[in-house]
Amino acid sequence: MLSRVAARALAAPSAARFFSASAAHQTKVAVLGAGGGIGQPLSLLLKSDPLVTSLSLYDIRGAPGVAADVSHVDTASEVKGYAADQLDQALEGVKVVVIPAGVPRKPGMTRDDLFNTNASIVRDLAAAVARVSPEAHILVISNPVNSTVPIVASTLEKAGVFNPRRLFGITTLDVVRAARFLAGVTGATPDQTTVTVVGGHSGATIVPLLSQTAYGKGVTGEAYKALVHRIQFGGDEVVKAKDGAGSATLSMAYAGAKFTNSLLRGLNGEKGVVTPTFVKSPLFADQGIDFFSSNVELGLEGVEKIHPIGPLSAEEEELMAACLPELKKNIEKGKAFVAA
Ligand SMILES: NC(=O)C1=CN([C@@H]2O[C@H](COP(=O)(O)OP(=O)(O)OC[C@H]3O[C@@H](n4cnc5c(N)ncnc54)[C@H](O)[C@@H]3O)[C@@H](O)[C@H]2O)C=CC1
Ligand SMILES: O=C([O-])CC(=O)C(=O)O
Repeated sequence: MLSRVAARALAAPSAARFFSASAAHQTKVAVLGAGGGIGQPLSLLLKSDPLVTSLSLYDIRGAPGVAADVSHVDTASEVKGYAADQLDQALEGVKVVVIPAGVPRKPGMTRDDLFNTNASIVRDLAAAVARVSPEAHILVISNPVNSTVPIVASTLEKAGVFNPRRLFGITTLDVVRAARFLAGVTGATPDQTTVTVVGGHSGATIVPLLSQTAYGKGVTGEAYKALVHRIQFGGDEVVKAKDGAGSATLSMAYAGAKFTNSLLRGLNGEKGVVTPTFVKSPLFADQGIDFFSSNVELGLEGVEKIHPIGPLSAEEEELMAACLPELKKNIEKGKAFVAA
């Protein structure tokens, strides 16, 4: 005879079974910067993710309000908001910390222009994670990602708790844009036009490997150049259209939630979860570039395997040649900030 619990589980619709299975993993996720343009929709999307069992929302302003609002959504997870002086409480027991805290660009600015403000914000948040939840996986959205990820790494290193398998720069928006824009020029659907995007997350450091995809191979000449430019400068397109009101927030929240879900699936033991992300990487370390985004398999401990970039076309070799020196400078700037 079936126990009452087993009978109820079998009778439940599949989504309900999924919820109860995932609840066993107790995955607490924190968003630092939850009151902002990205933080708010990201918190909503994470509330909708059945792999998130508890959501901890922190900001220097507005997080308790966002938490009260999002907490009414009828999914199983618990939500709690924390005020400016409650960072340590917000980080207690968290498995994953997503960081979209910091200022966004205005027209005419580069991501690097955000360094002076965002470097110290990210460093201080990383120091708190090192102190309160040193085992947590840290997902960095705050720009300039090419520098903020090395800042987090160096801060954790200083505290003696850096584990390179648990630190990720979120470059998913570049992957999302590449699939969407390639679909747009080929008439295919975005699920058919997945593109591996490697390098970093700013202008020339964003390198889409279109030659490795069936649809991308067919885009040549001026259309190829225009497509690459649009993928590399998609962020500027949004900054310009928002005209002083900030940069991408909604598409970034989508990309952030998508990457978080991929990581949680890997942490829960799902095999074959592979996506580009900016991590401590051996791929170009011999050239002094020790962070790089390439396809990464996500597993029980975070980074499971860093994939090589694979064969490049002549145009992609040129893109890589432009990417690497700039990326190196950005990484060194981040490290120097923490060392100073
Ligand atoms: N990785 C990527 O692909 C992308 C990154 N970004 C970056 O994300 C960052 C956030 O962008 P938005 O949400 O549009 O900005 P926003 O200004 O709307 O929100 C930022 C939030 O961070 C909070 N904040 C500031 N200092 C903090 C601290 N010490 N602790 C906790 N919270 C703090 C602010 O109070 C604010 O609520 C920017 O640096 C932006 O450039 C934006 C789009 C894409
Ligand atoms: O462009 C920006 O400043 C925000 C960003 O990183 C993006 O949209 O890719």
